[in-house]
Amino acid sequence: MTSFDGAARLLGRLGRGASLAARTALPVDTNPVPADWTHVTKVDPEDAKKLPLLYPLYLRHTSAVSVGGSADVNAANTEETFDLLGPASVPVFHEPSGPRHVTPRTREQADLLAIPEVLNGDSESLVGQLGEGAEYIREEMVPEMLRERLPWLPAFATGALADFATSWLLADAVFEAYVIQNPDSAAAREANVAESDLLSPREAKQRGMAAERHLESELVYLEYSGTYGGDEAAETLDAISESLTWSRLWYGGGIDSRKRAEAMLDAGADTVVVGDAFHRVADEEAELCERAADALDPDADPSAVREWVAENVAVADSNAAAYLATIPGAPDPERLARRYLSATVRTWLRLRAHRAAADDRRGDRPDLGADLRRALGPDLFDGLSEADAALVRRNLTALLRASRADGTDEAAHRRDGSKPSADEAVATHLGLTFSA
Ligand SMILES: CC(C)=CCC/C(C)=C/CC/C(C)=C/CC/C(C)=C/COP(=O)(O)OP(=O)(O)O
Ligand SMILES: O=P(O)(O)OC[C@@H](O)CO
Repeated sequence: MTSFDGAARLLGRLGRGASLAARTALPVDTNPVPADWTHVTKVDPEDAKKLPLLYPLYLRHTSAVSVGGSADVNAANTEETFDLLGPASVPVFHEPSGPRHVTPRTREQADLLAIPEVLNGDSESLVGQLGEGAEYIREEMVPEMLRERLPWLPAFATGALADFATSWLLADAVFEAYVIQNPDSAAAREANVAESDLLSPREAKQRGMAAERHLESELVYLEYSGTYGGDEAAETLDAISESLTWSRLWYGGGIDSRKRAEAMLDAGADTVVVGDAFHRVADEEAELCERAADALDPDADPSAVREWVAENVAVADSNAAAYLATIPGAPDPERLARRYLSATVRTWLRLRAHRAAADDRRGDRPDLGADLRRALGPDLFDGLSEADAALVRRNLTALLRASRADGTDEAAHRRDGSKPSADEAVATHLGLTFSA
């Protein structure tokens, strides 16, 4: 050992000491996951899970969006989901359930990379996938990026840079230590969690402590995916929260009301994660808009649409109101839901008519800009606040531009070499299409 090695080791120890002091004793918060995120919406890129047409309105009340899911997720539908969320103005992080869901594009677009490590699954789900991911990043993803961006770099420098970039990517990621308590979920199947692996509150607390103090996981995640954990989950959250000092504690599973969200937050969760209740908004509006198309004129004014919604939709029992009620800070979810559902019906009727007219004129060099301005005219979002109207207009304009960008650079980024239209991506992920 040279004296340089010794000095470097001493520096390393001092750095670790300072970091531990900051975590445990000093009045500073070094966890990169914000403490004030109380509500996270999980958007699943799986094609069967749809987004509401005016999703930026719903998402503007959540603290952050997580992109990820366990079934039928791949790099292409993950990249498409990030493209759609780009203009939605909310922090978006990526939670891959497989190493190859991480690509240069998702790294560019995600505010955070959050890597699951399952504390009560098999070793494949704790370290196997992580090893596969590290190999893929070091030997494929980073060298490919370097070849593209710095083609003149000599081979020896490529190796050293790939080593550094891989370690940096992992050091910069946050780790989510999962305790999966619903053996019937896709997450449990993915991580080989069986009935016999479910943990008592005390065992969950002990593994949470190992996650914080040994694995240095920024997050401990109590996961009941698809089902509500109730009193058992509350007892477990109470036990885990009492032992964590630095890691955040998240709860996910079956949250579909204010009462359930508050119960888990009161039990000790820092954040509740909501997945299915958000996607159910899209399923509901598809059916609602079909009914509206039979009953209303495409140019129906805002008051006519509001009246139709009031007479035909039980807003208090709607999926839109249920999702909004899960967000602790969202004021009057029922009133918001009524406003958003009316705006959705009106927007869809207008865009549908706009698309039909544009299709009729194909070959007449249609002026997309003028069409959009007409379709998204100043009166379209009467009933929404100015900020909401501006957000939705910006988002829809971006979507429609992308949907018309067939064959251009905007559509050419698809990874499999094919060039399906951006139209297809929009149609796949939204519950409603614009075609008549
Ligand atoms: C290092 C790199 C680039 C990647 C690592 C990739 C890793 C480690 C992936 C972990 C894969 C794994 C063990 C997934 C377990 C499943 C899990 C915890 C999924 C999260 O739950 P959701 O997917 O949201 O649940 P549902 O789909 O059931 O709602
Ligand atoms: O879909 P739900 O049941 O809301 O669960 C959310 C999340 O915990 C899934 O990973």
